[in-house]
Amino acid sequence: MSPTEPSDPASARAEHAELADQINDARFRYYVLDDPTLSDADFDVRLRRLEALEEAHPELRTPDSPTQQVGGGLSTEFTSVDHLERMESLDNAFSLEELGAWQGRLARDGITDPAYLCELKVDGLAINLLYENGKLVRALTRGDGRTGEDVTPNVKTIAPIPHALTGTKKFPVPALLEVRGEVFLSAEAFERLNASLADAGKPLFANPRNSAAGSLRQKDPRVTASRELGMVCHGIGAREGFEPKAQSHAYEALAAWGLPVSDQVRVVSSLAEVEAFIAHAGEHRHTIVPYEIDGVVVKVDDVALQRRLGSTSRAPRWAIAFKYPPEEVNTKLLEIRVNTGRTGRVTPYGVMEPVKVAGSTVENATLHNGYEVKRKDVRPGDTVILRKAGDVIPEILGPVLALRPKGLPEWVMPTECPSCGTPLVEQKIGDKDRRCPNHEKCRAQVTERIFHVSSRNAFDIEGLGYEAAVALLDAGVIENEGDVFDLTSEQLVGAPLFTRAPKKGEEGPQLSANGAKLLANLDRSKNQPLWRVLVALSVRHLGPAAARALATEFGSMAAIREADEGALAAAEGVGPTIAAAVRQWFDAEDAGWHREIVDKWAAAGVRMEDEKAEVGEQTLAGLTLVVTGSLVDFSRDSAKEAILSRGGKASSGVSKKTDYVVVGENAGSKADKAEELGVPILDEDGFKRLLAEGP
Ligand SMILES: NC(=O)c1ccc[n+]([C@@H]2O[C@H](COP(=O)([O-])OP(=O)(O)OC[C@H]3O[C@@H](n4cnc5c(N)ncnc54)[C@H](O)[C@@H]3O)[C@@H](O)[C@H]2O)c1
Ligand SMILES: [Zn+2]
Repeated sequence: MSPTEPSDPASARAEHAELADQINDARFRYYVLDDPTLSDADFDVRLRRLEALEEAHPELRTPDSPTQQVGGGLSTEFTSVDHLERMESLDNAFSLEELGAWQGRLARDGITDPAYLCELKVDGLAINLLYENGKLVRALTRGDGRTGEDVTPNVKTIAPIPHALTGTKKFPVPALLEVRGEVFLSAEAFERLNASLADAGKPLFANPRNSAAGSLRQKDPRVTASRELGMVCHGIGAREGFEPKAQSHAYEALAAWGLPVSDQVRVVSSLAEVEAFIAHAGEHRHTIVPYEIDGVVVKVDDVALQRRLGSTSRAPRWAIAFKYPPEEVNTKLLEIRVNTGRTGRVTPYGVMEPVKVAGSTVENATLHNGYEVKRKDVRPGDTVILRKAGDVIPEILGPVLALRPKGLPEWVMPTECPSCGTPLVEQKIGDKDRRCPNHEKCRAQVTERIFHVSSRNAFDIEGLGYEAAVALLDAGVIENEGDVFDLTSEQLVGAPLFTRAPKKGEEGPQLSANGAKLLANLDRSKNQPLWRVLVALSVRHLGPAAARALATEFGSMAAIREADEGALAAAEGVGPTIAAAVRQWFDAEDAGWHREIVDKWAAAGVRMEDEKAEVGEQTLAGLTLVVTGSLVDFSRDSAKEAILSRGGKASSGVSKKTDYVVVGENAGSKADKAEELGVPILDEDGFKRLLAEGP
């Protein structure tokens, strides 16, 4: 939607009418059906646009415009009852500038630097509780702000909502009180609910907010009771016998009466502190409270000032909701593609119209396997709900069924490898993954394995990334990972990625600086410890921990090759699954090429046994160490290696079970924690002494 305003009134009117229809329809689906087709972000954009149109053309701002209204319609399932005092919505700020503009408006009303109350914006649904002489007599949804739906029997099943208030000396129970708050479902309860709905073969809820609304607005209160709803108070309405001077005082009283009040409420005295609160809550958005929040609400704390500021047609002037960037958006699923991974697993992933979500632009998201695509029933051409929370991998939650074009065909998982065309297999019955069995030659698998050889937990070779793997295979200078340590400068000159144009006097393309660096890095890597060589082989299930255990136990590749399954499994932390996978990798009938890789690497000079010192004296047997900060003679990895090779455990968190904390330059909170717990602290010299001599 373009933010530019159409200048002529006729097109403004037409756009306004269309948007108003869309918004009214969206509100009905959201508030009454609990089944929205627009994402909140898309909804907010439309409402904003409508506001902008009315700003430019005030005649469009009629009383029935969606900008003048709160919430949505009322369902006929419930009795409609008027609120004693109107329930309002909140104005939004989507940036710190907009927050500053709000402060500017306060200042224009003569209110500078008031006490601001900051609290979390709970992503649930609003509820109005009426207490008469301390008894809960009625509970209404917000409805259109004047009239709500009577959901009293349902609300009475919500555990944290008291049926009777307990008065105290300081806070006697008032004769009448409307308490406003938010009903929500915690993230965990939401997961549990969706899991049990899935078991029962019922449709799932798209997010905790919709599930809370759906759970509260049930005909049968027993269903509501089973849903683990929570509630947090964020305001009061009509009252008799209770006149708090500040919003924060009201919360104090509510808490004393036994009502749920958030412990994340702060009163601050400057906009800078408000911004700090917003930043902090944003950073800890998913951990600060067990339920979802979508922003921070900032309120003028003083009730007299609140009165003076009053309200617009739909929201108080004394409060504003700062909204975080959306974590759920709708976008079009253009295509489902499949990709063959290192072990041959074929994974479908969605290609979408690029959208901004949680601060970054997302275009692809994994769909895990064919069963997952079927379970979610997403089809190319669908509008899908895409979720990305913080640093978490983006996920396609599901389609918006109401927007599915007629006759959209189901997507079918391919039966052949997209890379090499080999028919895919399911390893065992009930396996959700399909694999390409052409491990030796499948181009996709070979590329991924070469990339893996260079990865951090394997040989850790700089300059041999995915792009380099592709370039080397394309140039035909290697066939698979077995060849990488044999690479010569003559061969590299055959791969354009590693060449530069000839200078005067030179003939033909020359090895580039990158090419030379790769050769040097490869050479250096030949001396890596045995466990890294093992990891580089891409044996299923064999990760760094088990590889270290095998290296410590057997000391050489030859010994591991010879050991029987029982002996392998007996190494600490290895076990039967990994042992079987290792034996299988060496011995399978069609695994001659596996052994060839090991032989080629050995012939190229890759070290296939650990030096004695490395499996040497177990000076740290039974001890747990934490290394924090940077050391001079050790990298993170080499410090860890030094500890492990001496029989110690390297841990990342300091606890009472930690025996020593090694503290380097710029150590952070772990050093403080060690001090707090009385764990002995070593500097680098102390660490070296401990490695050599033990405790
Ligand atoms: N996806 C859709 O189709 C669709 C349709 C309608 C509305 N919506 C979404 O609903 C929201 C708009 O609805 P709205 O009018 O309820 O406005 P709002 O959610 O932006 O803000 C007002 C509401 O916030 C709640 N709230 C939560 N924490 C609060 C706190 N600490 N203090 C005070 N109030 C708090 C209150 O219930 C209040 O009514 C938007 O997020 C919008 O995107 C989406
Ligand atoms: Zn293949």
